Formats: sequence, C-alpha cells, structure tokens
Amino acid sequence: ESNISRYHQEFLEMEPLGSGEFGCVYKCINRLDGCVYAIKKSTKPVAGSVLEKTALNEVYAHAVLGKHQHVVRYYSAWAEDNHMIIQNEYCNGGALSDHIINNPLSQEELCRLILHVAEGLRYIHSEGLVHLDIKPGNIFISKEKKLNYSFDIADDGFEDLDDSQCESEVTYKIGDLGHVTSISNPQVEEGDCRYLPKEILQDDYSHLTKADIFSLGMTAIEAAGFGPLPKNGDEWHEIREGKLPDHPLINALGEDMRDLIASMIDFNPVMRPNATQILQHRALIPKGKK
Ligand SMILES: Cn1cc(CCO)c2c3c(c(-c4ccccc4Cl)cc21)C(=O)NC3=O
Repeated sequence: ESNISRYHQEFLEMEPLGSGEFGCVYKCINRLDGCVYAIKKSTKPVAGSVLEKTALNEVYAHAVLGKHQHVVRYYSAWAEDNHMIIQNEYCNGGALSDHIINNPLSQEELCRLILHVAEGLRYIHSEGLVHLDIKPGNIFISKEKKLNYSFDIADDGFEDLDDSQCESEVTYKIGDLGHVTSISNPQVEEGDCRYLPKEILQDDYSHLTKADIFSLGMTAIEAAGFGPLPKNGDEWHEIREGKLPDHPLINALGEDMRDLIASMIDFNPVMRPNATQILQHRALIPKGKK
C-alpha cells in the first residue's frame, strides 16, 4: 500500500465541481500533460455489493464506449486508500441542469441538444448498451471558441479575438455511465424516476433503448422551460400518457418540434422513434441561418 496517493502525485486539485449521490467530483490538472480533467472520488464499495457492480459497470461502459464527441471521454480509473477514482474528460460549460434552472433553451438550442444527445445515444445503442439515466444533470456542456468565417486570421494568432470575431459553440455530451447496462442481458439499476418511462418502473425491459429515448424527451420538456418534473403522483402519470404538458413555453414550440418530443414520450415504447429516426426528423433539419 503506497502511502503517496497516485491522485495527489499525478494531479493538482483545483476546485470541486459538485457531488453526486456516490461521491464528489473535482476539476484537476494533470501535472505531466498539463490538461484539465474531471475526477470523481467515491468511497470504495464493499466487495460484492450493488455499489461495486455500479462502479465497475461505469468503468466497463467507458472502456467500451471509446471516443465519441457526444459521450464524455474516460481516461483512467484506479482504487486507492479505500476510494474508487475515475478520471474523465472535463467539460468546461457546466451541466445542462445548471443552465436551464432560470433560462430555458431557445428552439434552436433545443434542436442542438436533441441532435447531440441522439447522436450519443445512437452510438451507445449501436454498441449494444443503454444509458438508463439520461437527464439534465448527466448532460455536460463543452464550450469552445469558433472563429467567425468573415474574419481573416490575425497574424498574431487567436488569443486576442473579441466576441465580434468569434462565438462560443456549445457541444452537449452524455456523462455519468453509472447505470449503463447491456441490452442483451440487462442488470437494470434504475435511474432518476422523473425521467424514466412507466414500463421500466414496472420492470419491463423488453425495449430498453426506448427508455433512453423517453428520458431524452423528458429532458427536452424540462430544458424547454416546463420546470421541475414530477417525481410521482397524478402529474407523473399524466405526462406518461404521452400527452405533452400544457405549458406556454411548450405550446410556443414549433409544430414539428412538438410532434418530435410527443413521439419520444409516447406511452408505447414501440411507437417512440429510435435514435437514428430522431436524427432524420424534420424538426432537426436546420432552416438555414435566420
Ligand atoms: C458534477 N460535475 C460537474 C462537471 C463539470 C461539467 O461542466 C462534471 C463532469 C463529470 C462528472 C462525472 C459524473 C459521473 C461520473 C464521473 C464524473 Cl467525473 C461530474 C461533473 C465528467 O465526467 N466530466 C465533467 O466535466
């Protein structure tokens, strides 16, 4: 048992990024490569416990789901002094849940969100896996400055661009693979019931990929400004009849977008579009720059 921890040896801890039910996450700089990472430290689960299965699930899932621009990238995982540690890509824009608390996404941003997450889900499902905990708190944002095409390259490089010359482009990435399981022999650890379809809560795992589609639909409803989703009760059941909630910001969405979101939360999982069909939906075809 080395008394110097690999974590402190290899990383400089910068700031806490938040803490979930299973540990706390820090923004860290790797002392060797100088890059920033998000590192989650959780207490090492008891061998053979459900927690250990989840922790191993997460690492196995990351190992299978290599590099995809809409899935948070995994770098390494190890155990030390009774902690499980996982080192992931750091997304510099916060979690979607932080953003939509006070300002809902515009229709254009909603299109981008659905497009990116559907791309990520298409990849995850194509690998024979399902996420099972898609929600605003598990979708992370990466912002990077993009040059405006109208601007010729300054001879002194990019550092002194002002906002007129570049805009920050947002990329949404699916994170927290703690509930990922295989479609063929699912070991379902239920995610957040606010975003799960009825059939999953009734232990019907015959259409698992469509549970992720349902959760994306609920995420879009919340991101559009509907506000916090019900955890139970009549409102919970009402939304799961497949009717879009009657809310000014939902009603304000275009016909196509409303059709797409309504189809994603259809009561019948078979009727929900798969990830590829979402990507082909007319609501996501850009109508060119305004
Ligand atoms: C709370 N929190 C805030 C952030 C920063 C978002 O801009 C964050 C990240 C992650 C995670 C994360 C989630 C689940 C498992 C492991 C990690 Cl590192 C948690 C994060 C992660 O994997 N990558 C992150 O950026």
